[in-house]
Amino acid sequence: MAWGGPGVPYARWVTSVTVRVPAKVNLQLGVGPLRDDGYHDLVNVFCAVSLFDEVTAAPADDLAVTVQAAPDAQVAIGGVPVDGDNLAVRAARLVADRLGVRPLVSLAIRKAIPVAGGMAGGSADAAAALVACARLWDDPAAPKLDLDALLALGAELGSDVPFALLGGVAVGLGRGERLTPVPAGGTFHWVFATADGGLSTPAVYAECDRLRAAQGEETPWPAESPELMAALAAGDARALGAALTNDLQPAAIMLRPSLRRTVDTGRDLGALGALVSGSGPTCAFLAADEQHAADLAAALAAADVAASVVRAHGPVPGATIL
Ligand SMILES: C[C@](O)(CO)[C@H](O)COP(=O)(O)OP(=O)(O)OC[C@H]1O[C@@H](n2ccc(N)nc2=O)[C@H](O)[C@@H]1O
Ligand SMILES: Nc1ncnc2c1ncn2[C@@H]1O[C@H](COP(=O)(O)OP(=O)(O)OP(=O)(O)O)[C@@H](O)[C@H]1O
Repeated sequence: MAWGGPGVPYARWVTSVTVRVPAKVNLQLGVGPLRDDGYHDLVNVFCAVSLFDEVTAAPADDLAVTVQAAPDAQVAIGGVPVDGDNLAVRAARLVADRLGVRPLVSLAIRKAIPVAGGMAGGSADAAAALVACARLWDDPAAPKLDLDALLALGAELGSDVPFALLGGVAVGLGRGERLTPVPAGGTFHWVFATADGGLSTPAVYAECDRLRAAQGEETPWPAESPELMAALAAGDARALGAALTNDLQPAAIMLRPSLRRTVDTGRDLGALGALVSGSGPTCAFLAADEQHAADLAAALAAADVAASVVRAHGPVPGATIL
């Protein structure tokens, strides 16, 4: 089908586009000192895991968004904005702006990623909307928005958004947006314990700064963990479990003390690694294999330390058109 020419959106020929996008877990979250711009320099080793949101974009007379929980997903969607604050809506506006078209699109979001849970659900939806709207409005014969352009737009929306486009495993430097993909030598099996109510990412970073200031020590510059990289390359779950770190964990636990019991319970039940995911409050537990993950998930659910318990594996690809 021919492109419609300047000002005529490609959407004229496309009825809808659905993009599937994964959650992330941070294998290493090394947090450097507070920068002048309010962000922290990071060594952020991301892994995309098989908990997926879906965003369907369809041409419309206006810009609109709907949000629902995915079937079988126990996601509380109450905290997700259904106006211009939704990150997917902001992404659609950004794409339209760059392509010089009007953002006439309806976005239907189906969420399986916990909201404000430290698994980058909002960022994932933003990445999905970038891909979907570019597919609707860009010229397929001569796209203006290639992957590099989408990564740059993603970084304008949030530090975690570029990774949701890439998926797999990647090291994020700067705010976490400067990505280098890292090959992984196998698939890792995870159990995630969600919590009732989210944690605010800025509040967790601020608490991290406060705790560090109270200790009175200078914040060391974070460095990539060689043990973690070797474990990833080898696909060695046991070594990976021992190498997982999250500099935000003490702050997340300070703000939500019950997380300590959740992390400890998972470790006591035999997880190879146990930590708060990103800014929390979701906790992540690494299992040896799929069967171990099933056993661990059942034991964690029985221990009653989480709102819900879900299993996922990774790495998986980033935002993908279905
Ligand atoms: C905790 C992580 O999820 C780990 O991947 C990310 O660092 C957070 O990424 P995000 O949610 O995309 O965060 P952004 O929307 O970019 O920033 C929200 C707020 O988090 C804090 N923030 C974020 C990233 C960063 N490198 N340093 C920060 O201090 C800042 O207060 C910022 O205003
Ligand atoms: N599409 C969206 N899905 C979820 N939250 C959204 C969305 N758009 C905007 N938000 C807002 O962003 C806040 C953080 O949500 P999100 O699920 O991205 O948190 P998170 O997983 O902790 O993020 P991160 O791991 O990137 O710090 C929510 O409380 C909500 O107000």
